[in-house]
Amino acid sequence: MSRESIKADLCIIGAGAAGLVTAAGAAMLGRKVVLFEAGEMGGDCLNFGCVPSKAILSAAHAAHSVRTAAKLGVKAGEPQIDFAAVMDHVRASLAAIEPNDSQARFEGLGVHVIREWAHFTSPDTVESDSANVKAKRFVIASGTRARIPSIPGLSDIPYLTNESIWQLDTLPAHLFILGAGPIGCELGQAFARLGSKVTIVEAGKALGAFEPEHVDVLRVALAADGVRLIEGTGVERFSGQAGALTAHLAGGEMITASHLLIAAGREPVTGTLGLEAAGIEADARGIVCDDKLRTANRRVYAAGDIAGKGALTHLAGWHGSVILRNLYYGLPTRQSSSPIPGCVYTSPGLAQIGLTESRAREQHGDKVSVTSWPFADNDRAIAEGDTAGSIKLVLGKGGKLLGVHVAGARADDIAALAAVTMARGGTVRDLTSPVLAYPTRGEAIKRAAGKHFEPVVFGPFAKAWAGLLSALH
Ligand SMILES: Cc1cc2nc3c(=O)[nH]c(=O)nc-3n(C[C@H](O)[C@H](O)[C@H](O)COP(=O)(O)OP(=O)(O)OC[C@H]3O[C@@H](n4cnc5c(N)ncnc54)[C@H](O)[C@@H]3O)c2cc1C
Ligand SMILES: NC(=O)c1ccc[n+]([C@@H]2O[C@H](COP(=O)([O-])OP(=O)(O)OC[C@H]3O[C@@H](n4cnc5c(N)ncnc54)[C@H](O)[C@@H]3O)[C@@H](O)[C@H]2O)c1
Repeated sequence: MSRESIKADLCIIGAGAAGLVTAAGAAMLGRKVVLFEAGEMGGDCLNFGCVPSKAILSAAHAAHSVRTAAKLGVKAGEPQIDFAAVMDHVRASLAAIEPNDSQARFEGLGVHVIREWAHFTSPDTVESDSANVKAKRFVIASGTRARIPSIPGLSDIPYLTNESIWQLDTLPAHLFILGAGPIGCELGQAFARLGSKVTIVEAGKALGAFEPEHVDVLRVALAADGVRLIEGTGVERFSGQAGALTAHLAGGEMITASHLLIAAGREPVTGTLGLEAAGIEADARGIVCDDKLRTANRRVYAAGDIAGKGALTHLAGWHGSVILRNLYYGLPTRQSSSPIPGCVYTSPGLAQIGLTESRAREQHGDKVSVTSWPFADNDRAIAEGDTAGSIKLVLGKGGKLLGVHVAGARADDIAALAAVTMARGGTVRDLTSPVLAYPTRGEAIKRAAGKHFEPVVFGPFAKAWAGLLSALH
């Protein structure tokens, strides 16, 4: 087959968050951009990840509000779940956001979009069925997919992943989830609140990257939702057939469920890329690249999940910005130069930026201190009848903010306040100075920061000084 020969400034493989941000920015700077996408425009986040999972969680949280409204004096009874309508809401959410990521929008920006698999054939050439692209620079933004562990029997039975679960048209009677990371916990709570029986089996600890006491707050909520979370146990083998799938746990217990979701981590999508032809290395995390996202082939950058530096949409977008800054603004920028928040959109939610307390102590020793504030002592949380969780600040030398952690309702939005402060290299003092509206959950961050200064602000010296000033007035 003859291929169209194209010369470009920038050739991007993958139209997920990383590829799209890079493509849009470069095109808006007048660069000639070619963008390859073999699957859906928008990648995982729009089609199989953030958007559908947050949409189904919204329905689940609504069901929970109805179920628990009686505690506020509103008696509604058990909610009626119309699962088909819930999935309609999920699809409508995707459809509403889809134009932002669409081929038409990117073509409107001047990007040459090719909906085919692409691979390197030489250090400066990428090829697909219909095109041969020579470019000055390349960005690999090919993302990750669900990692399927090699457990005996698994390949013989039907299982769901984050891609296929959105095809369900009836609510699973019993959803068995392998893995209690963000995907397992979010979808576990969502399906439980919509009426499925849910069992999650986790080989290690649930949400191992988050503050342990904050994960405890979520464990309590999941248990109240009816989720059975089994930690520190693997599955030795699977057996059964569609509708009756049995997990044989390491401890000997057997659990039979109607559906199985594999949420046991991600693996990089590198197999189709022809990396060898371009002199690029990959390992189990993704494409090997430096802090400016450059690979061993200086023409080629990696961005997003495939860069092996974390799997979050806002990180993927940031990677796009880093590449644009370095390539087209001449602003040397490292991807590690900005703290990256991570949130789990369960209820209570979890949010964190920077180091956990234990990581901070490993890195900064006895210079680390911690201050916190519980939502049980936050007027808004009390008024809402939802006081679970707390805010914890991990501080280094001079009160520098090393980590901010939130468990509780709207943890994600509260963390935004900390993200702004930390991005400017802020200290705990910066969190005490702004006047925040009352009554808001965000005030808890200021109270936690204020608590740190209490021994000084209301200490013996301050008391003596106040006494002196008041005697003079
Ligand atoms: C269930 C779930 C929920 C999530 N929720 C959140 C969340 O709430 N917040 C958050 O920040 N993150 C979330 N994430 C993570 C987020 O989805 C990813 O970090 C993000 O999608 C990564 O974007 P990306 O551009 O690196 O890759 P992707 O979105 O995976 O896009 C890569 C694209 O490259 C294409 N591609 C691959 N190889 C080729 C090739 N050779 N030729 C042509 N095209 C190719 C693929 O088809 C794909 O469309 C979630 C993920 C999942 C699975
Ligand atoms: N709210 C969000 O921002 C959000 C939501 C979902 C996903 N994501 C992103 O997607 C990534 C992938 O999510 P994930 O939850 O699949 O991955 P993960 O790697 O975070 O968690 C997977 C969990 O599965 C466990 N596990 C692995 N193999 C197992 C086995 N054989 N048996 C039992 N347990 C096993 C691991 O110990 C781990 O706790 C996340 O790291 C995150 O970056 C983000």
